[in-house]
Amino acid sequence: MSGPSHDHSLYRERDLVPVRRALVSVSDKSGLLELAGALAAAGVEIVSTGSTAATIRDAGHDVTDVASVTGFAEALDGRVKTLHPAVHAGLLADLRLEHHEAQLAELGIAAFDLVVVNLYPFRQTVASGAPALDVVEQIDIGGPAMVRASAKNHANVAIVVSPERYGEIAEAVAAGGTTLAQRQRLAVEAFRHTAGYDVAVASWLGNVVAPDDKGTGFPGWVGGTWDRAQSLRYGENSHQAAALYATPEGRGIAQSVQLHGKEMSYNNYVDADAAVRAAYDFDEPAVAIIKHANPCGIAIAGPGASDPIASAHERAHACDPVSAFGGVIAANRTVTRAMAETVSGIFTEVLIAPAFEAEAVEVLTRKKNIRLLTLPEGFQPTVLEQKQVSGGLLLQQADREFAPFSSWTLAAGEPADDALAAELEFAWRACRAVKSNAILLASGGASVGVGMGQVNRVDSCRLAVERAGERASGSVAASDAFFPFADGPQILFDAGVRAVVQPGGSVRDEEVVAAAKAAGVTMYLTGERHFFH
Ligand SMILES: NC(=O)c1ncn([C@@H]2O[C@H](COP(=O)(O)O)[C@@H](O)[C@H]2O)c1NC=O
Repeated sequence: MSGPSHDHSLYRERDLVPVRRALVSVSDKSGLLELAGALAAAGVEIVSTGSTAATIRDAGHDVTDVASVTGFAEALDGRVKTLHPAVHAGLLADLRLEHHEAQLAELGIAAFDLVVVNLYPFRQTVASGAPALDVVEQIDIGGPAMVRASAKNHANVAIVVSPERYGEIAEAVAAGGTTLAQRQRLAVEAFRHTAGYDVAVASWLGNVVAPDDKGTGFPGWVGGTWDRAQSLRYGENSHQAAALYATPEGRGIAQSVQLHGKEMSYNNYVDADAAVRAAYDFDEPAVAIIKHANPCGIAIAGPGASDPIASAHERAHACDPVSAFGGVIAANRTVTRAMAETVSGIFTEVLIAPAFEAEAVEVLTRKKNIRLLTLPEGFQPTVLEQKQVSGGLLLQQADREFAPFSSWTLAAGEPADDALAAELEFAWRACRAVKSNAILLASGGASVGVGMGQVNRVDSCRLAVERAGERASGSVAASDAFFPFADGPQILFDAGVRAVVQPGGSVRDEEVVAAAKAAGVTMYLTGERHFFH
């Protein structure tokens, strides 16, 4: 052991710690006066810094300036205020130990029983686009030092880092003091708070000030913090324990609000994420229906539809009504009453949308089993994807690039007119919501047959055509990656597919294109692949 150690028999028990002296230094002043009032009413001495002290004093409460404790005026534009032994010995003295108590008395330093600190708004300053000089000034040094010292010394000190805890602390003070269990809980919160703060500072320094990504866009170090948002009944299967964690800045599925229905399951979250990813890939009103992370229907509203989102849902459902049973549905527009009425007739696990009309909620909440979720305001899809591998983490930019029709190359057949170009663009976009190998047949802005997740492209073609049935004839097809042979596309041509879009780039492109020409089918090459695993 390299740190100092003590004979364990020297420690005296301390559970209830009466609060006689508090150190208060907060950047976020919300709730401060209520807390200060409660402390003053209980006869607690409040020691405080600059503007925190001024705020408390202006409200008519007694307050001791920290400078009178340190004998040292705040210096260097506030860079040094509380960084002083007269403060830190008062935070770190372990009063369970007689010799600490004696030493503190010898030094003439009084101990603190309660510390209330929140830190300079570093993240908000970065987000505001402030210049680096200002951001650096918002790196709090004295605050985290006090938070960490008090949290280490939780046997004696209660550390509060969030105004949300003020009520509980005021009650404890009035009731005679803080308990050990309470101080331990607060210490956990405190170290998590400073850890998150340091991650934000280290990320900004390594990403913005001195990027060490060597031109890759990926920094030499990645940090992150997540809070448990929900413990789940189980994971992918009932013998797997699971929980949902949310990142503080996130505005996605993990921050969605459940309006109705049973608790979300692990698989519900996975499918809801896939559904939202697919629906939000479209600017037009769109609906995606997901089963096992794959779409069994994606559609945009039909032309001139009076209720666009209801139309998109009906068309998405029509793709594969058998598979849509027990599906997870995402809409990228407010769910209307008409859409709700259709959905309520179909067994559906989850419906997630940016909002619901009140009448839609009324209709859907009659169904006990459906889960209704609203996305947070300003929903943000994932931009950087993370995938765990044993011993590590893969990071990649999410697949957001999309080559428009105007950039494609005609490889076979007649050039597409505007209507056919729109059909192909829809199919190409919808196809990237399908797990590879993906073949998607579409007609009029709605999928009609999906071949997903096969280990060869021929089977995906077969599956898509089989699912489309008669609808394959006259449809358009998209393939997420090139055709390695002409056998797959031939299945599409034989089924009556009239146009195909695919990346191209196979060594046998010529063979594939020749087959399209022979079949009189239009084929476009995008030069862009959309694998999705
Ligand atoms: N330097 C120091 O000694 C120091 N001590 C406390 N602070 C921070 O100063 C803020 C409060 O200052 P004021 O009371 O002046 O508004 C708090 O966010 C606290 O975390 C400090 N500031 C930054 O490092």
